[in-house]
Amino acid sequence: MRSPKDFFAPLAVGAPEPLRQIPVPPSRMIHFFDPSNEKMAAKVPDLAKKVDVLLGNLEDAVRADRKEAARNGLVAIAKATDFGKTQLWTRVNSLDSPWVLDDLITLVTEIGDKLDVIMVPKVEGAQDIHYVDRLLAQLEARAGLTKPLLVHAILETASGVVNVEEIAGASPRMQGISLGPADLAASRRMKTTRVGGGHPGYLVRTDPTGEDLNAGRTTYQQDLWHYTVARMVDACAANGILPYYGPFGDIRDVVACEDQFRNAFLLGCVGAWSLHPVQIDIAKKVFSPAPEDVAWARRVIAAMGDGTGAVMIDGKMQDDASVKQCRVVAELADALAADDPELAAAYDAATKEASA
Ligand SMILES: CC(C)(COP(=O)(O)OP(=O)(O)OC[C@H]1O[C@@H](n2cnc3c(N)ncnc32)[C@H](O)[C@@H]1OP(=O)(O)O)[C@@H](O)C(=O)NCCC(=O)NCCSC(=O)C[C@H](O)C(=O)O
Ligand SMILES: [Mg+2]
Repeated sequence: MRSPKDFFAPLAVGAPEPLRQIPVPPSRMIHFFDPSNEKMAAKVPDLAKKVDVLLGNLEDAVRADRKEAARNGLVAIAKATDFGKTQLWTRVNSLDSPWVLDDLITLVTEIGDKLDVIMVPKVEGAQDIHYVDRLLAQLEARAGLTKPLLVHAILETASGVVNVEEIAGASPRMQGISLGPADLAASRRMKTTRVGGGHPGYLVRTDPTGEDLNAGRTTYQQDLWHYTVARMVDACAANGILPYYGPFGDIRDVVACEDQFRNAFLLGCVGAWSLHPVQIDIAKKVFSPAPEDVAWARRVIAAMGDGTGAVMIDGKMQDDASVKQCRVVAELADALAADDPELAAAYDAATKEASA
């Protein structure tokens, strides 16, 4: 580990100064596309107008014989596209793969000025982040970059979960962490065969009401990911970085996708991955606070004055702690509304109605 005094020192001569605060532009959906897929690539200019983050995926879901095409495709797309305020991220191949070194060298050298965040899969501990951290510093210095690239880790191995706190604090480049439920399930030897979401067999059942063990007993499906998401959120919040739910693989099941995303939102995540265009609007809806919640939050903040003491609003006690929660919602709403006139109008209309 670096000493606290050196934490913010560049790791290579000529590399840009690390940031002291992670920037928090909207990142409600990290939209995955395969840069070697011509149909997907053709949609990038339009998608860039709709999504918060576009991610050129080089890892899983890209066939081994398409890895170079995906890498070169991303370089070409990044050079040709004006992304406006939309962030461009990439997911490189895993650190033990034959492709990752060329991924990093090529991307930083060719399009390091266009990339915001590099997502690193299958991170097991701080040592993986330290390796990427130093290599990026060397490559940034060589490419003459002035803005440091940020790093996002995927939490998708049992070791990664055990070490999530040290991963979150391993480098000033750490921007955030996403849950990778599919690889994590395999790593843990879970008996699921899905990409995220629940499982009907993971449930609790009410007690028997009589001799018949099958009669009148209700079952409730449980959330397989609750523990890991909560742990990831704490690790991120404690280190000033951002937590995300990852993929929901049942593209047709837009209802359960929305539920999974909302659970993550309520627990503290700022966004999720969209794997298909149909998931973009789900993430946008879920990870933008609801207008009625924003109206309520603004009402509590107004009633609480300097934020201390206790007041009653509609029969509910509000105090220093509830106003802090309301500020989280109201500040997120203001940040999102600043770039979205439609959302701003919906928030203002709900606020007006609530105070009428
Ligand atoms: C899941 C898909 C393979 C489905 O693709 P397809 O069968 O082509 O779907 P559709 O026919 O419904 O597509 C309609 C049109 O939309 C385009 N399309 C589809 N997906 C995307 C996209 N992500 N971005 C842009 N455009 C997209 C299609 O090309 C069709 O176009 P057209 O014919 O012109 O109308 C596919 O969606 C897909 O591959 N998605 C990305 C998958 C992915 O990235 N997977 C990796 C992330 S999840 C993961 O890695 C697990 C994680 O790490 C963990 O461990 O948990
Ligand atoms: Mg994975």
